[in-house]
Amino acid sequence: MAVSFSSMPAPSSVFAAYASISAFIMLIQTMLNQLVPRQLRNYVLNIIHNFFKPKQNCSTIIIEERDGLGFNEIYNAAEIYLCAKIRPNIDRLKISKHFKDTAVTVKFAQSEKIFDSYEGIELQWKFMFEERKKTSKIIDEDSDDIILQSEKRYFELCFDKKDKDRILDSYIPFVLESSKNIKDEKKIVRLHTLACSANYGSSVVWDSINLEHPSTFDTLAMDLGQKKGIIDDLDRFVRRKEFYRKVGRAWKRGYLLYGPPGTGKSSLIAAMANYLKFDIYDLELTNVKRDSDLRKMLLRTANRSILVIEDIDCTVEIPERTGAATSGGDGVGGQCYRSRDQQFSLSGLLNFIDGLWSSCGDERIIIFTTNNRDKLDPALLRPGRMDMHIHMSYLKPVGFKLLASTYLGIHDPHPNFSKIEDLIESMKVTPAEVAEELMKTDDVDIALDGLLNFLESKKNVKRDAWRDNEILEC
Ligand SMILES: Nc1ncnc2c1ncn2[C@@H]1O[C@H](COP(=O)(O)OP(=O)(O)OP(=O)(O)O)[C@@H](O)[C@H]1O
Ligand SMILES: [Mg+2]
Repeated sequence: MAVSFSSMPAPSSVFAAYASISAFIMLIQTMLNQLVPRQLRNYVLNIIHNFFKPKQNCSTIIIEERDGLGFNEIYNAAEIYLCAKIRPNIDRLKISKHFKDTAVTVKFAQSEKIFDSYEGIELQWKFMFEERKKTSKIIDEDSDDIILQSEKRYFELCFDKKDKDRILDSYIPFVLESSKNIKDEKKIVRLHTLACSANYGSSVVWDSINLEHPSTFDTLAMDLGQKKGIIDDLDRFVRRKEFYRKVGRAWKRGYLLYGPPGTGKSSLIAAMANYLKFDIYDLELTNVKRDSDLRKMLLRTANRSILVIEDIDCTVEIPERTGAATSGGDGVGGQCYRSRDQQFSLSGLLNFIDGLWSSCGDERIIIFTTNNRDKLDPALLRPGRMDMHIHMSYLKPVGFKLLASTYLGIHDPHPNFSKIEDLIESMKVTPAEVAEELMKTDDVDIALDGLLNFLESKKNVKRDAWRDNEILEC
């Protein structure tokens, strides 16, 4: 852990003292701000600070940005945690914005101090940096970019000596946890897709963009009990790190989403990603040539992510079963799946996902989708392979009410509601079809009349087709 201690003559009850005199200093500061130039103002304020500083020992922890060649997690956590504590009374700040970010990042300037309190302990953080003699190269862990660094950055954390154990055992873990929560809140979910790259010898690489899919559990029309079941399952999964470790299982969860087109399988995946703030890796199997490519791509996926294989029954063409083509331990070894002119085995995919891949990372979710569960290879359906099978079905009246409130803002029953609900109950209509009708106009009456017409004519078409069949059979 890149933490070092130093002891120096400094205030022990400095923070209590600061608290009581801070109002006084702020008053003087306000007066000085208006009357005195900045440099003179700082000089006067320093004198006042030093005058009031009780002269006792305190402990100081040094938290450097780098720990040898790697980054220091505590430094990053402290930076995130303290940035969230920036108040308007801080004089000097640095701002920056990475081109991928949507918001401006605010950081501290040299020697800037931040006061914090934790369970009755008063603490003082100070941001410092020193010029290095030599510029060093480091790799940014988030973007893989090479960064040239010419300064040594660190935080000094100062507190009363008697609280040292509580700071190390309790406060530092608290800062780590808080920063993780702040990071999660701010995180922009990204969608990674496979792309061919000339720079990498035409092999496939992950390319990513921000996931702009607005689907959330609030906008998803589905059975309420089923929806709650999924949310509870996700919550249980993310908080069970210790459980998975204790029982010796990889921390991963698999979902199979099945149902007709337009019932919300892809929308549910986006809702899950937005809910958990997990990135999505969309594994388009037709872009993969060999088992080895597949493994490489899977190993390049990050933790806390959702690996998605959509339409598992049709993205891979099932040619004749070739028996000797591959080997595998779950009864699908002989079945070869061909992706265009190349081939890889389903067993290769499943064994790798269950074995090495999932044990290499944490908090992995894998989702397969299909329109037709009956067409799936039994290897995908065997117990233990997918933890939860989720049936996305045709629209029900409760789902219709949710769509009406999301698309048209109607919360109270409308005169057309009961006719529409009766029709929906008596036929197979997908949420996508109804959503499309509701989107046609802003006018509530026109939209609901349109939907009513659509449902009635759909029902008549069905009835006519059924009658024609009867006549043909006669
Ligand atoms: N359950 C739903 N709740 C809310 N909107 C839905 C739902 N299902 C579908 N929609 C709407 O229909 C559109 C298409 O749905 P989606 O792509 O999620 O269906 P799908 O089941 O993945 O279909 P496919 O099997 O063709 O991939 C969505 O963008 C959304 O607007
Ligand atoms: Mg889909």
